[in-house]
Amino acid sequence: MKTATDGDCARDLAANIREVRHGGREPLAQALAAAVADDLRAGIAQRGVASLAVSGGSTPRLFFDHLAQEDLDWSRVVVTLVDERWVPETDARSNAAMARKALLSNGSGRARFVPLYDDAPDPESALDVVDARLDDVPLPFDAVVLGMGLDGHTASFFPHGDRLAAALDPRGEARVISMRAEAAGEPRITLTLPTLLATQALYLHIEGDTKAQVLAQALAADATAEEFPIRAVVRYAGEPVRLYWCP
Ligand SMILES: O=C1O[C@H](COP(=O)(O)O)[C@@H](O)[C@H](O)[C@H]1O
Repeated sequence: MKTATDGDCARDLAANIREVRHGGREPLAQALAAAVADDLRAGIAQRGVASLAVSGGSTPRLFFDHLAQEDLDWSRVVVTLVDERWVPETDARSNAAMARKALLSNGSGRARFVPLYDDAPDPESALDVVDARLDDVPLPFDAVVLGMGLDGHTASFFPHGDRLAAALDPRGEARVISMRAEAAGEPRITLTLPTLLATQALYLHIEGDTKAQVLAQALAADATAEEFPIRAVVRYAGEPVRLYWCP
């Protein structure tokens, strides 16, 4: 597996991050929402439509609350997820259910949502169906907002995941891939690294000292993307990753 330590040991990965720091979760979420809303407005101005890929988990909820209140032409916005847990939307762990509830409400409910879950027994058998849905998402994205778990996973790029090498292949052609890993809980489906990097603006939204320490570990010279998949994102991002962080 090609990792960020192969052939680029001398490169300071931290230099490929631009940090925006706020004192708490609320101002951080507000600032991120304002920045992403500006990206979407710029996308609409340039090509008539805009696209956004968001993360699941718990961190984005406050950001979604703020973004949903942004005044923009939501009917011209397509929203999808960076990854999904292979559970139906009736399940409390569904990233789609969380995004629909917190982000796609009121005016923002006019956005078109493209889910990554399909009513199939496993993600492996639904890859073609989900990939075809991405034909309706204007690419490159105007904004991609990643999160990160305490194990250094981002999207569903889990440490030692069964399809991790393929998902992180910067030259890979697949847009979407399945993922199974011990830490993942349920099987996953995820946009691949090149798909996520095809964006005008790439954000990493994390909170707390512990996640900041994990990120620092991930970027250390002796770390690998197999142990800390977030490393590959920073390594291959064409422009500095916009890190939105608060203590
Ligand atoms: O399982 C997931 O976890 C990560 C991190 O979530 P958080 O709860 O620590 O914010 C998330 O970015 C990813 O989209 C999700 O599927």
